[in-house]
Amino acid sequence: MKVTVVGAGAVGASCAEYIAIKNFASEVVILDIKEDYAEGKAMDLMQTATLNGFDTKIVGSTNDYDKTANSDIAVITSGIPRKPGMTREELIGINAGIVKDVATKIVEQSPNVTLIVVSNPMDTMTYLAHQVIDLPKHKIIGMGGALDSARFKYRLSEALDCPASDVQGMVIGGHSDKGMVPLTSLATRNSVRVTEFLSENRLQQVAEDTKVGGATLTKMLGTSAWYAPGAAVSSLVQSIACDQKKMFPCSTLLDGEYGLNDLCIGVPVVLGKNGIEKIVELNLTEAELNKLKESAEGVKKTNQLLEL
Ligand SMILES: NC(=O)C1=CN([C@@H]2O[C@H](COP(=O)(O)OP(=O)(O)OC[C@H]3O[C@@H](n4cnc5c(N)ncnc54)[C@H](O)[C@@H]3O)[C@@H](O)[C@H]2O)C=CC1
Ligand SMILES: O=C([O-])CC(=O)C(=O)O
Repeated sequence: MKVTVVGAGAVGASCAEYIAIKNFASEVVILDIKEDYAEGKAMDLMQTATLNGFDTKIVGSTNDYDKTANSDIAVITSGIPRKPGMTREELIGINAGIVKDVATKIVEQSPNVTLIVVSNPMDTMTYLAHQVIDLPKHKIIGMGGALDSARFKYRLSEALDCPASDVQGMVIGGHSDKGMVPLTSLATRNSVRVTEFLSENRLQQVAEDTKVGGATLTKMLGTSAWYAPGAAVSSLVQSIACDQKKMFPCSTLLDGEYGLNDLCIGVPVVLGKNGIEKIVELNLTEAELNKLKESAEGVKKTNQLLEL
């Protein structure tokens, strides 16, 4: 199993590290445009192999796509991150050109690849990938909801004063400060709905904190987060690589599901060896469905900024 990660920055390196530590891939190629940068990250990570006990071979590449040939899975993290005070949508001007170029080059070398798009604004970059490369729709996946759901569970565990592993929950909708839809009515602590334990106000606070999860960290760190994003990507990669058929909310091209068309937005999907093996349609409350539709309008507005 060969995995390529484009972008050796904060998220790309974190993602490569988690993939290696989980020890399911034979090879991870990290590629960056900065001279020697990916090679340096690869060497540094390889020097953790005996410490962390993995056998994955990590290779660096300065913009040489030949090294990525015949990848089974590729992850696009190349592009700029936001600074405090910015929205993800403001990154479109620079990142659209990068994602278009990188996606095209990956597919030239790996025509059967499954592509995971991470660069922001992620839902729009995933839609862009569908427009510029010739891959079946189930092989282009946007990562956002897996991360947002992990943050939701973290916030719920704080409110419940329990370990996050006790909590189940999901965030659907666009990966944006306003567009996320944390499904508070469905969240549980060991199968008991969290609405049994938390007041409406406290749950509202959890939802709001979840939606601005990325912005909160960007303000604290001066750039956006990387540990949870890298871990979230590695979980998607593992589900595909190991045919685990796990369910994650991911950005996928919708064709009538949830009454939505011609956009990529986060909804639950099953990830296995064929990429997106199923789009799961939940029975949402009217309020949740309305929030998802509002979120979709926001994503479509950003998509209109693309020069296709
Ligand atoms: N979807 C999600 O949930 C998340 C998305 N992100 C996004 O991921 C992206 C990367 O974030 P960071 O890793 O923090 O940024 P970073 O600045 O640390 O790394 C980005 C890397 O991309 C490289 N790069 C730029 N253009 C390239 C090209 N044409 N080919 C190859 N490499 C190129 C840069 O040299 C740099 O090393 C940002 O757009 C950020 O907003 C970050 C966190 C979560
Ligand atoms: O907040 C950002 O810009 C990066 C990101 O998407 C996240 O961490 O959720």
